[in-house]
Amino acid sequence: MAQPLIQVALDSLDYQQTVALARQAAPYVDIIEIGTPCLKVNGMDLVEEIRANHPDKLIFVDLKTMDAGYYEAEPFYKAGADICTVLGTADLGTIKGVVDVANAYGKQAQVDLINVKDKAKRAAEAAKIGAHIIGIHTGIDQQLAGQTPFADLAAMVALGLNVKISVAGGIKQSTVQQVVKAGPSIVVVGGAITGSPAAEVAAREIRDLVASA
Ligand SMILES: O=C(CO)[C@H](O)[C@H](O)COP(=O)(O)O
Repeated sequence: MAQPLIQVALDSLDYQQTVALARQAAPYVDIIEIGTPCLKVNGMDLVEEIRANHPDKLIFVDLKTMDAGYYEAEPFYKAGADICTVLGTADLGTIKGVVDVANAYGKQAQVDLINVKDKAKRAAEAAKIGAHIIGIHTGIDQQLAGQTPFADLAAMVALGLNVKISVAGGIKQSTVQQVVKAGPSIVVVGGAITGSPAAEVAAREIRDLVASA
């Protein structure tokens, strides 16, 4: 089984803390995500700084776009984003807009299936219009309600769509190996790294667990 890419999700609202966390995690991850809360507060300046600081990493901008896909995502691909997200609950035209602008820049678009009721149907529709990555995602509030992404991940992998699958939602050291064995292309870890008193140690632990799964 191919080893998945590791993505660290940076959801802090603090600009300098995010820059520091990116530096601590970078040696152990493949993708650096500027999370939605972080992006909304800190904006394009932070995207540009993370891009400049980490030329060897993929930069993921969690836009969670809901409308005007091409228009909203283009500035971020122009600024160096490798992957931007569009919500799976958005209109298919919006999803296609982000796919089209990603292709225009030679980059990737991820469709986040957070809160999508019929995930199989929307994933198939997104794959048909060229989505590069399907995101299985249990959001922060859903986690607080006791939800996890594991069953949705297994069902999505079983569909066998010709599209990469990313999984996010409270993944941590005690669960990451079971996630890897389910076969995603990308494993996203946020709080288990950024909420650790030693983010660099937590990131290394995740990397080692993924490698030995
Ligand atoms: O997109 C997000 C929340 O909307 C988070 O970045 C994602 O859930 C990963 O963080 P965690 O591992 O803490 O769940």
